[in-house]
Amino acid sequence: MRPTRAALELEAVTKVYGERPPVLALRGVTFSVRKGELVAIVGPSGSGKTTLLHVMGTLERPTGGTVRIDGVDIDRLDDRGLSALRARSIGFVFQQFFLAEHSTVLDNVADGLLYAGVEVRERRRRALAALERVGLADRASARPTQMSGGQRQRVAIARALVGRPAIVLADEPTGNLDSVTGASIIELLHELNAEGATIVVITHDAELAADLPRQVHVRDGRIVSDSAHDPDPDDRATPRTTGARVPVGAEQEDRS
Ligand SMILES: Nc1ncnc2c1ncn2[C@@H]1O[C@H](COP(=O)(O)OP(=O)(O)OP(=O)(O)O)[C@@H](O)[C@H]1O
Repeated sequence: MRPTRAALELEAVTKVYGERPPVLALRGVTFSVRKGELVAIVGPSGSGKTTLLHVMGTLERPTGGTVRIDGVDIDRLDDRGLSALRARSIGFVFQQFFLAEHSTVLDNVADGLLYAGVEVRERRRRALAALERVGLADRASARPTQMSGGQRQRVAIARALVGRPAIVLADEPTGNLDSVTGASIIELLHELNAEGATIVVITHDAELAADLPRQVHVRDGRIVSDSAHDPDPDDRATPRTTGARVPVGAEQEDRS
């Protein structure tokens, strides 16, 4: 693994769905997220945000270009290796929370370590610490059904963080919440970021994005602006957009 300060790097990433006609969901995306950043990726419906999240999260392989997670080129990994990298390096937070309703809050969070080779007592100990970070240690034995939407999202965030991943990807994390509760979740993401977590938030909400330190705007499968000024000259993959196009009819084979 080469030394890197980037948690995530994309170089000229393309994603094409289907053939007749091909849909160019990502048209050459180059940017990186450094360790310790809090970044919003913002764009209208259909601009490619979810596709970008799936590619950044290694849930889908790109059609072309390079994706590196914590310095590892995912092209070098088979599907098993990719699953292991994902379990180790990426935490996910979704709009719909995706909690197991029949399990306790503690077990929901501890399950975030299920594939990390950590024994059950240690999983629960770390889960309790993660619940403390999100202000819910006193609700560890509750069930998600007994909690509000904002509390459920806090549980989901604790689960995403419990393995101390290189990067947390949050997909519309406030989408199911009222504006006050949503604001408290954004505040929590700020706090966790201040403690060192690297977080990327996907959102269609420009107002929400404006509250975060860096905004990357996506439109028609391309980055159209990136508020990151001051790129570090030592950092080879500076966070900048490319205009690389995939010509229609000349797409590479979809590797996914
Ligand atoms: N599995 C798929 N097969 C074919 N086309 C797809 C697929 N997934 C996404 N697309 C297309 O790719 C483009 C980008 O979609 P994507 O879901 O990434 O956008 P988005 O910005 O997340 O939109 P939204 O905010 O509405 O979720 C759209 O034109 C969409 O129709």
